[in-house]
This record gives sequence, C-alpha cells and structure tokens, in this order.
Amino acid sequence: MTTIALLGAGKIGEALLSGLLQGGRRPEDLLFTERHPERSAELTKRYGVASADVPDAAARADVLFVAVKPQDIEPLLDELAPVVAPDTLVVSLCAGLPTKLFERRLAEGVPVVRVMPNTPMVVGEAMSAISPGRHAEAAHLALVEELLSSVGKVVRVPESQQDAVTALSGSGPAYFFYLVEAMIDAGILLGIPRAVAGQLIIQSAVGAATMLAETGEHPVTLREAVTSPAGTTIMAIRELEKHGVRAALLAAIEAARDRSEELGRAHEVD
Ligand SMILES: NC(=O)C1=CN([C@@H]2O[C@H](COP(=O)(O)OP(=O)(O)OC[C@H]3O[C@@H](n4cnc5c(N)ncnc54)[C@H](OP(=O)(O)O)[C@@H]3O)[C@@H](O)[C@H]2O)C=CC1
Ligand SMILES: O=C(O)[C@@H]1CCC=N1
Repeated sequence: MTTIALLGAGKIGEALLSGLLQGGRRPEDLLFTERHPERSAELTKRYGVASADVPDAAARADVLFVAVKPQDIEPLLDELAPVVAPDTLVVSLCAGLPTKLFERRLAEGVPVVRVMPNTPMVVGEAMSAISPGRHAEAAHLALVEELLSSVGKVVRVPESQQDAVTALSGSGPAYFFYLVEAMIDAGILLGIPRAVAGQLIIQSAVGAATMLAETGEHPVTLREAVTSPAGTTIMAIRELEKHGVRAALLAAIEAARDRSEELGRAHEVD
C-alpha cells in the first residue's frame, strides 16, 4: 500500500487528509507533519493518523504532499533536501511555486507534480489541476490523479496554466462564498431572517451548481431560462451590469493570477 505524508496540516492539508480517509485510504497509510503539538494531537485524535517529523515522513512515505504556505517553503526545502530519496514522489499543492524550484533543491531525478486543488476536497468535490515536472513520468501522474480522484475531479493542464488555474478554481470557492454571503445580506436588507435567507440562498446555489454540472447547458441558457420578459430577474441583471460585476470578476481573477505568478517569482529559479 502506498504511504502518503502530508507536509503541513493546515486548511488544505487537513482537507486532503480528511478527503483521502473518506475516499477509503487507511489511517495507517497516512502521516502528517505539524509544528504545533496541540494541533498535532487534535488531528491524530480526530482522524486516527499519526504525526511524524520531516525526516521520518520522508523516510517512510512514497508520496509527499507539500501543503505549507508558499512563503514557508524555503525552510521546508532545506529540511527535505538531504532526506528525500530520488524515488519519492513529491506533490506540491503550493500556489505559485514552480516544479523547477523543487527539482533544483531536491536530489537529482526526484519526480515532482504540481497540483492546484481547492477546499471542497473536504466533501469529496475538489477540483484539482495537475501538471508534471521534468522527472515525473506517466505512472507518477496517474498515481496523483488516482489519489485526487478520491476527493473530487481532476484535470491535467500544462504547468504554464497553473497560475491561471489557481486564480480560477484554487481561489474559486472563495468567490462563491463571498457571493452567497452578499446575497444573504440582501435577504437581511429585505427583511428575511438570516437563517431563512441562508437556507434560500444556499439551496439556490446547490440547485444552480447541480444544473450546471448535470444538464451540460451553457450558463447563459440557464440564466435566460430564469429571466422572464419584463420580470424580476432582468431588473437585477441590469443592476449587476450597471455596477460592473462582470468586469469586477475579470479584474479580480486576473489579480489572483498575477499574485500566483508573484509568489513563484519570489523563488525564481532561472
Ligand atoms: N486554502 C486553500 O483553499 C488552498 C491552499 N492551497 C495551497 O496550500 C498550501 C497551504 O495552504 P493553507 O492550508 O491554506 O495554509 P495553512 O496556513 O492553513 O496551512 C499550512 C500549514 O503548514 C504548516 N507549516 C508551515 N511550515 C511547516 C513545516 N516546515 N513543517 C510542517 N508544517 C509546516 C503551518 O503551520 P503554522 O500554523 O505554524 O504556520 C500550517 O499549519 C499553500 O501553499 C496554498 O497556496 C492550494 C489550494 C487551495
Ligand atoms: O489564497 C491562496 O493563496 C490559496 C491558493 C488558492 C486558494 N487559496
């Protein structure tokens, strides 16, 4: 059985841990590293998975998922460099960081796969995009695809698209949560109790997402079906257009892409 270690058990590391367990991985085949003892004890209690230090994790695991903030990568690479064997698969979940950074800092030939997942992993609905580094072979990519398929959907993209993917689906759930939050506030404005407004909006979001996923219809077609002539929806759409919501989304996602590129440049390798 493949042993998997999560280096960094914060939000995305825990989401992956929980998702892999829900997807059928055994607790004894998983490990995590965590620098706060209380958090470590809490995770072991919650998931039945043991913690390890970095050298121990590197020695025991076949696959190392790197889930620390991009800003924390350098000290971790210093720790990993002497202990990662060339047959260990390193999978980076870090926004912005190129596979070249890992390849340059780790032993020659270590296979590296760059992944951009997202937090819906906790409910088995992640969207993960994966890209091979220079030494990652088809079998490595297939293994990463298999592992991540147990926590959601997976697409393969060229690494040159990973900063854009990060802005779209990596950060994407936050945009939907933001929208839901604003729509619930609108319910409050209109005098609907918060709990009821939450129920109305969340189920509308679930229904709309399910229609998008299951009908295969274009979002424009689905929106047009809601938009009656001289009805209520078109009045709302006019306000959204007037306030530049579409342009705001384009600019927001472009800014996120730029930030991902900037995080990578902070560790420029060429
Ligand atoms: N959150 C998200 O939606 C997504 C995040 N990502 C990527 O995942 C990575 C993690 O993000 P996220 O989970 O949000 O961040 P968090 O800060 O929640 O988690 C990172 C964890 O790593 C720990 N850590 C840092 N350095 C080390 C180390 N050397 N050894 C062990 N643990 C360490 C941190 O500890 P401490 O608390 O002490 O700092 C923290 O617990 C990032 O690179 C991010 O770009 C990718 C897709 C989506
Ligand atoms: O905000 C971030 O940097 C991370 C990467 C994608 C989602 N969260």
